Amino acid sequence: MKPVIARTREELAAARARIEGTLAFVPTMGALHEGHLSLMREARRNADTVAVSIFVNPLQFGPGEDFDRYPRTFEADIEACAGEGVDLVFAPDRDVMYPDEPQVTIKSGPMGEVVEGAARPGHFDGMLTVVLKLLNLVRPDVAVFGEKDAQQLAMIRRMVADLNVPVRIIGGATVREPDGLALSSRNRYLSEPERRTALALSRALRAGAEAAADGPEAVLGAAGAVLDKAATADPPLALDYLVLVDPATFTPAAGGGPAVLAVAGRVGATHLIDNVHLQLGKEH
Ligand SMILES: Nc1ncnc2c1ncn2[C@@H]1O[C@H](COP(=O)(O)OP(=O)(O)OP(=O)(O)O)[C@@H](O)[C@H]1O
Ligand SMILES: CC(C)(CO)[C@@H](O)C(=O)[O-]
Ligand code: BAL
Repeated sequence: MKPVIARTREELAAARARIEGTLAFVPTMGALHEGHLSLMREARRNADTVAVSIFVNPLQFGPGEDFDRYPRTFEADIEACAGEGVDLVFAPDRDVMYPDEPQVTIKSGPMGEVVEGAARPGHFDGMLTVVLKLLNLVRPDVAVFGEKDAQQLAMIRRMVADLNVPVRIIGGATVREPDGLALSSRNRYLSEPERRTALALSRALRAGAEAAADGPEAVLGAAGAVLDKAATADPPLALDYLVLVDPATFTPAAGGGPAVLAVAGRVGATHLIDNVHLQLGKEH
């Protein structure tokens, strides 16, 4: 069955009022792929009713980024939601989310200025602002976000804790292509040679994870070697960052314990990110 589609806040409020039991919510920017679908299944396991939003949020794109050309595949997205038994899709226009130029917005703080936040200044302020607005409009019990965007997930957890937002946040595992490439709506920008170069991101993470027992330097060394090679490939990978960080704060990981190895780079004009969770051995 097709989901109910709400385009306006009034339509959403009416649909929300009809929902009984618990509600799980999956915010997206559309161009849905198997990664999004896995989050919808996780949502279904955690609540009676599932809502998805589709909104390409202008606030989280910087000048010169791909807001205008971001893939918009609404009809296929609705089919995909129907296939997963999604009950409600909120698909607002820009004017619905931002009827006026917003004056009060979320400031993402120090975590929003490092790693991906340093590569995309202002990105996390815009992302958190729209996520809080969506949570306020949809009022879910549970919201599901992908671990592929690990810093985004950490920042949303932090916002929910700091601002006492009444929702439970769940992370969904990263879905990959058989060859390791993390699914991303932006993968469709890649030509075949670009895609081959992009594979270095996940390959570097695997190499780093295999060295985890030997500590941070070994992890960064192993991953860095793969990325150095990709920097001279044709087309080349332009590395934005390779970092080993604390999963909750995105500050540099200390000696032993859980860590996230996160990488981002550009192939052609396409910005791609990926990460892996690992358990660091003690530093010797
Ligand atoms: N491969 C994936 N596995 C699991 N979740 C994913 C994957 N890719 C994206 N997600 C999650 O889907 C949600 C919506 O993300 P979004 O619509 O930006 O998709 P995306 O593929 O990450 O797009 P982009 O190319 O813009 O990064 C986010 O919570 C994101 O972390
Ligand atoms: C969470 C989100 C839907 C907010 O626009 C976006 O950042 C995304 O798709 O990951
Ligand atoms: N996947 C996170 C949304 C963005 O890249 O803007």
